[in-house]
Amino acid sequence: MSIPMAHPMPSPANCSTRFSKELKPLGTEPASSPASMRAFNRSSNAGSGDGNTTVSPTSVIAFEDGAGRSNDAGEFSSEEHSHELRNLHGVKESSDFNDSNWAFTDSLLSLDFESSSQSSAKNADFNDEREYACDVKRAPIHTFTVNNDSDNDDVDGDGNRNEALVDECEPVKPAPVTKGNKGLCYRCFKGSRFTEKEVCLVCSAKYCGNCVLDAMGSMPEGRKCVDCIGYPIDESKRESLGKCSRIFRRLLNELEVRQIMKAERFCEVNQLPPEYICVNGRPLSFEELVTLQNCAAPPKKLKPGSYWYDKVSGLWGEEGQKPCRIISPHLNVGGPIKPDASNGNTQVYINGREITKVELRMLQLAGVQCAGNPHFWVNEDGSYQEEGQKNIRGNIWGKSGTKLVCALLSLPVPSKCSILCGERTSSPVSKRVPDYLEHGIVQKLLLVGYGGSGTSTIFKQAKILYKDIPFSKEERESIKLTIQTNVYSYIGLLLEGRERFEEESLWNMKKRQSDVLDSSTDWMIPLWLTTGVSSNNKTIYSIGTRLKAFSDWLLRTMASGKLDAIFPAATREYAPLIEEMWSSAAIKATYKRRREIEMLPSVASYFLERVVEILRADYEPSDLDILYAEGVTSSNGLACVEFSFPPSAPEETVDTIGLHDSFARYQLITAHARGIGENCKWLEMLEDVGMVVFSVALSDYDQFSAEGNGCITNKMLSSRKLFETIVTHPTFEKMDFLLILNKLDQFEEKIKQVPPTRCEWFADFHPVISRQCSGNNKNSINNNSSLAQLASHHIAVKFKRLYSSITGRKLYVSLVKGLEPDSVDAALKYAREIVKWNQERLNFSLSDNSMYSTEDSSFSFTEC
Ligand SMILES: Nc1nc2c(ncn2[C@@H]2O[C@H](COP(=O)(O)OP(=O)(O)OP(=O)(O)O)[C@@H](O)[C@H]2O)c(=O)[nH]1
Ligand SMILES: [Mg+2]
Repeated sequence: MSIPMAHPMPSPANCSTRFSKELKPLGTEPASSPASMRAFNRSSNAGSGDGNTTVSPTSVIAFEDGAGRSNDAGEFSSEEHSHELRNLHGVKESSDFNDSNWAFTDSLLSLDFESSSQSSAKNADFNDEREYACDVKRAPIHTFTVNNDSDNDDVDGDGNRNEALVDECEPVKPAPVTKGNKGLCYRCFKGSRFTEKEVCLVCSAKYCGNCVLDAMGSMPEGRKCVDCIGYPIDESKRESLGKCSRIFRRLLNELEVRQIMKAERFCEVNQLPPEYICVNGRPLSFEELVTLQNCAAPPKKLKPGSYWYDKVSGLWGEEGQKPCRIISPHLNVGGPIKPDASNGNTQVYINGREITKVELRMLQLAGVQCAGNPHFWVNEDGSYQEEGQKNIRGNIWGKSGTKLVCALLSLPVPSKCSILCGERTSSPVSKRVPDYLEHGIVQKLLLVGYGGSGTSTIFKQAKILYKDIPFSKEERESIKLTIQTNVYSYIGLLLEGRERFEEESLWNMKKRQSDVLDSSTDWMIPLWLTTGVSSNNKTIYSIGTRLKAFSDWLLRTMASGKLDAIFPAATREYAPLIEEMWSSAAIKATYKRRREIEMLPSVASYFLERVVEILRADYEPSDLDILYAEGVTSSNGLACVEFSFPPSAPEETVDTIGLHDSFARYQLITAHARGIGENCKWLEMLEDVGMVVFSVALSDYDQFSAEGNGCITNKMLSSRKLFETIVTHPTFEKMDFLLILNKLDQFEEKIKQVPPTRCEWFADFHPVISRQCSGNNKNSINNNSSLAQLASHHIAVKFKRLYSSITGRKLYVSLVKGLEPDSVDAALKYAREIVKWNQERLNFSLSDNSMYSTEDSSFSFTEC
């Protein structure tokens, strides 16, 4: 169904003599502005004369085809008529035609005028009379007929006009009058097609600079001839509403121009008639048009026409065409969508509409499975499911490359407003992630690493960084117990260390004693000065009897694996003893040699410093405590956190893409290295992981641990072995990898004392450090950090080469300090970018070598 245009042709049957000439008030707005007159052109009588029937297309066509361009009665040829009108116009212009300031206008549209004929042609398409007949308002008629014919029925015997009859008749829009060649001014009939002119928005009459102000008067409705005031504009000119021409700028001052343009845009009669917009086969009511135009994401530059609208997804398009825009969803406008709304022939349906080929292509590129002619249910957020099924299958907009694909295929993407401001959606400011995205598809990032590399720390950082409530009450309660248990185990490790160091000292003492006894020269020096052992067999690692008893009991309990049994009841009871132990000289001396206590983590002191507070029953761990706490995440199975990256800029300034990124969902899944064996069952379950984030502790280069086979192996080499296992695993064959070189802070410290060559893999690390940089000058810290930079770069290259030799692809690397939130944030955002690039690369089959070089030199470190 097509939509009628603003220039309907009056039915010739009606436009007989009594409509041959009309009078209108001159230069003023009609008393009651006939905004509703815009409906007139659809309700002109088609021969019935009742004034309420709709335009008869046949009569329109008959008129158009009418030879001689005359009306049915044949009383006027258009030429004769025009001629007469011109004369009358002349009378009007000389202001001596009548006493009431009335002017004649042409009632019959001259076919000399392009606009008239065009609109007639469009009107000929208008053949669905029934749909329009019901809601047409009868316009108050402000035109009056002056009929010179003596037998005119509209004038009674006294010469008075028959108002009743006139009111039944439909008004006819004025048509311009001109003579001679095209390009002449319609008023002075001078000039050429090159003369600058202003055009009437209603009848398209063109006036030169000398005539335009006279012809248009005070312009209460903008650029219209005075005769056209009160008439709706020619819809083909809607886009020029409010856009001032050069000629006006020259003739009027700025304020006048502004007022006229404002009137033009906002006066009632110039508004788009709602019934000219047909949505899903139904013309809109006034309320519906208001809803449509005032929603958060309205259709831009709405023109009369027929459109389809998918209320669920917000997709909007011209009838029979692919979607051109995503507007606010759930607007109560138009009828229900029809399957053939966009003329699709793909047998794939979205919300009941058969989609077009180009949409199908987009879905395929977005990774949506379209085999088997599926019927999808797509929500406004892009999440989709098959009709009749409960589970969300994915999110069209969740895939980073989809927007780019849409841009290339000229398909719309959700605007910021359509995402945020559907009638049912809530404010994005109030909640970091809107509800409707909770169920959308997520990009999965698998975080793995060798034991102690910091995966749990990074995982917890993600929770703290991106979740409003990172840990529930129950989680905190259980973490509290974990921290308290950890404190006991740290003390236990220290006590073990103390015992060892004490024994060593005593053994050294005995050895020394025997050496001293053997020597005849040193007999004068007191023993304790040479051995660190006092004369009563006490060393700096020795503790008093009470603490010793407690130490023995604690170590026995730990050795028997019954430490858990003393919690939580004994927690408070032993706290003072633990505190006393921690502050004792023996433990202090032991802690100084913590490097020799293998299992003792660096965070032990963080907790031991606050041991009394931590062991209290009412202790509530802070986020930092939880971050530092070991054993918080599941140690054997999988742990998962789902989040969105919060927008980096204020909401107002976020562009569509940035905003969408901020709502994209990610899932960080962490799995313990122990779970990743050859027979690991769950690895296959991670096939849809977007990328693998592999964590390596830089500081592991001088650390050793016992492998499963009992071999003591350098931890860096163990890390490398695990890395190779994961990279070569079929599940992760085609995935991108981000290597997190973690514990950079520890590495920077350690490298001051232990060279990276301690690990055989880095035996070829021979940095050239300038003499200026070496030595213990005041720049030594910078030197150490630059040495750390060189060394970390060297380690990164090792991993990159290894990865490239296995996969032929580039390994992304990020240097991280796991205990610093900003550092982890940067690394995870880097992972997000890689997932996006990867998606785009897949979509457009870009070769690795073009954008994603595997060169060692193309480092992609993120800042720490
Ligand atoms: N100094 C420092 N310590 C870190 C860093 N990352 C993690 N740690 C500490 O290293 C220890 C081990 O970290 P986790 O996150 O538990 O390591 P993991 O990979 O989960 O270890 P397992 O689960 O035992 O295999 C913890 O004490 C962390 O606090 C870091 O960047 N710098
Ligand atoms: Mg862990």
